[in-house]
Amino acid sequence: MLITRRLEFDAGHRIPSHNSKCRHLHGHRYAIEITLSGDIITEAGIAEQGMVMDYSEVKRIASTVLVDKWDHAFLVYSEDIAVMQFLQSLDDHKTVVLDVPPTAENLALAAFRILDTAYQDSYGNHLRLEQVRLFETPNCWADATRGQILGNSVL
Ligand SMILES: Nc1nc2c(c(=O)[nH]1)N=C([C@H](O)[C@H](O)COP(=O)(O)OP(=O)(O)OP(=O)(O)O)CN2
Ligand SMILES: [Zn+2]
Repeated sequence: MLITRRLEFDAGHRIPSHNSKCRHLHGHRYAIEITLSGDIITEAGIAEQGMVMDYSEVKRIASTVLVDKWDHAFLVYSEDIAVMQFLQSLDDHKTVVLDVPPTAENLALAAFRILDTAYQDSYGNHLRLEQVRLFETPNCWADATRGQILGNSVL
């Protein structure tokens, strides 16, 4: 069984080497859809009976390890020296430094790696992260899936 929880957050970024408008500082209302697989919990009487994981727990974990850190942050490539220096000049600015440019693809992969360690099979129902879908705009998104990531040995 697969379940999916969607969360949204706002962040700034730029793609410094882009040949068009995306090299300018700008922001997005990002959305992230987290898909987990697992067996339905059948233990009678417990709060999670009939669920793979409580959606509120899916949200709580994602918020703690990822979304609260990226929300209203500037997502910057560590090699983007001009913007790195600018952000460091600002007092107490919320900045997330990435070792790759903050494209939808790279953000989906980074999110998958962070979330994969956070979702634990605490009910013995084989819970695991299967996919992170990262929307940069309502029309553009990237999928980081377990099969593709393991196939490329980049998990
Ligand atoms: N494969 C990728 N292509 C682009 C990415 C990306 O992350 N992966 N990112 C960008 C820019 O960040 C840009 O903000 C988004 O580009 P674009 O789709 O052109 O955005 P619009 O606001 O014009 O979207 P509309 O739906 O056309 O309004 C570029 N490419
Ligand atoms: Zn953008």
